Amino acid sequence: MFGADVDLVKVAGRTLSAEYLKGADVLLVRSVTQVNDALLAQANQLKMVGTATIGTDHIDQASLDKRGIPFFSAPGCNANAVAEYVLSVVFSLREEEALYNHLTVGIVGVGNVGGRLQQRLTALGIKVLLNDPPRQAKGEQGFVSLQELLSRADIICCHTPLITDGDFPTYHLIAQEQLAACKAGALIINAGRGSVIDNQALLIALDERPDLQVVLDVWEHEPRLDESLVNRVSIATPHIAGYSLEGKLRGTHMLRSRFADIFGEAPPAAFPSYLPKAAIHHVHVSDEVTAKALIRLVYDPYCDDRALRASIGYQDQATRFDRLRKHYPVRREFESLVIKGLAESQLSNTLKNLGFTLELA
Ligand SMILES: NC(=O)c1ccc[n+]([C@@H]2O[C@H](COP(=O)([O-])OP(=O)(O)OC[C@H]3O[C@@H](n4cnc5c(N)ncnc54)[C@H](O)[C@@H]3O)[C@@H](O)[C@H]2O)c1
Ligand SMILES: O=C(O)[C@H](O)[C@H](O)COP(=O)(O)O
Repeated sequence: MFGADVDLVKVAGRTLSAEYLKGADVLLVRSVTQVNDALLAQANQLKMVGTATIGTDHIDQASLDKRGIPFFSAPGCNANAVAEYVLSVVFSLREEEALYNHLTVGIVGVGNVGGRLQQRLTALGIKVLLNDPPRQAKGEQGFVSLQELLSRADIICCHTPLITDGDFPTYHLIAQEQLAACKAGALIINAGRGSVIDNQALLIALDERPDLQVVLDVWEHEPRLDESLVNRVSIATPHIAGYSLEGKLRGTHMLRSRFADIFGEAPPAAFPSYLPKAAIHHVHVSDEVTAKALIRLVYDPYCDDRALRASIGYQDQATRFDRLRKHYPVRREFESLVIKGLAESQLSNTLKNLGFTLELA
C-alpha cells in the first residue's frame, strides 16, 4: 500500500517502546498500543499518528495535541462487521419468530455501530429502543433513559466508546445496579469495550440471575481474561466483532488516504478495488432456506467461541488471546454473498434487509 520510498518498520503492538519512535515520521497503530507521553517521549519528528480502528481509548489525544502531532482514526471502518456480529449472535440465540413478533432490542450508544445496527433491525421490522445521552443532550429525539431501556429490552447491545471522564462516562456504565434492573430473561451483548460492563458485577449477577444470558466479545483487562466469566457466558469471542476483511481494509485505506493528504501524495485507488472476491461468493437457494442458515454461512460466532474456549486454562492464556486475533481467518461481510434462486417474497426481503446481495429469480 505504501510506495518503495517509504521505509516501513513493523513492531509488535504491545512491545513498541519510546526508542522506536526516534526519527520516525509516522506512527500507525491498532488498539493494543497505548500512545501516551511515555511512548512519545523520544518522538522528535512525528508528523502523523493513525489508528486503523474505530475506538480511540488507547490514544492520549491531549499528549498528541500538546506536541502538535495530527491524529487520525478510522471512524465507521468496521461498523458493518460489528452490526453483523450482533445479528449473527441474535439469530443464533433467539428464534426468528420471537425476534420479529415479541422481542425488543435496546441499543446503548447509537453512533456508527449502534446506528448501523438500528438501521438493519428496523428494516427487518424488529422493535428497537435507543439510549445515547450525548446525542440527546444535543437536542436529538427518539431516545430513552438507560434505566428504561434495561427494564424493557429483551436484548441489550452495548456500543459506546470507553470514556472515563466528562459528562457521560461509560466506564462501568453497566454495573451491579444496572444488571439488577435488566428485564427477566434478557440477553446482554457487549461488543464495545470490556470495561463498559463491570465484569466482577457481571459474574455475581450471573449467579444471582440465572435468567440472564450474556455474550462478550470484549473483556476487562484484555488480553488477560477472567476465565470464570468465559465459562459463564453463552458466547465468548476474542474481540473480533469488527474483524471482517472489509472492516480491516477500510480502516487501513482511511489511514492511507490521510497519509497521502499529510505528505501531499495522490490519494490511493478507491477502496473496493482492494477487495478480493469472497471465497463463497454466491449460493443458489430454495425457499426452504432460513436467514439463520445464510448468516451462519458467512459468519458463525460459535467458531470464534470454540477457539476462545480452547485457549483458556493455560498459563499463556493472554498470548493465546492475542494469537487468535492476529491469525484471524478471513471473514467477509454479508454483502459479499450473492443469493440466487429466490422470487420476491418475505424471505427475500429479510435477506436484503440483513445486508445480503440478492439476484431474484
Ligand atoms: N468489538 C469490536 O471489535 C469493536 C469494533 C468497533 C468498535 N468497537 C467499539 O465500539 C465503540 C463504538 O463505536 P462507534 O463507531 O459506534 O463509535 P461512535 O463514536 O460512532 O458512536 C459512539 C456513540 O456512543 C455514544 N455515547 C457516548 N457516551 C455514551 C453514554 N454514556 N451512554 C450512551 N451512549 C454514549 C455517543 O454519543 C455516540 O453516539 C468504539 O468506540 C469502540 O470502542 C468495538
Ligand atoms: O475499535 C475498533 O475498531 C475495534 O475494537 C477493532 O476491532 C480493534 O482491533 P485491534 O486494533 O485490536 O486489532
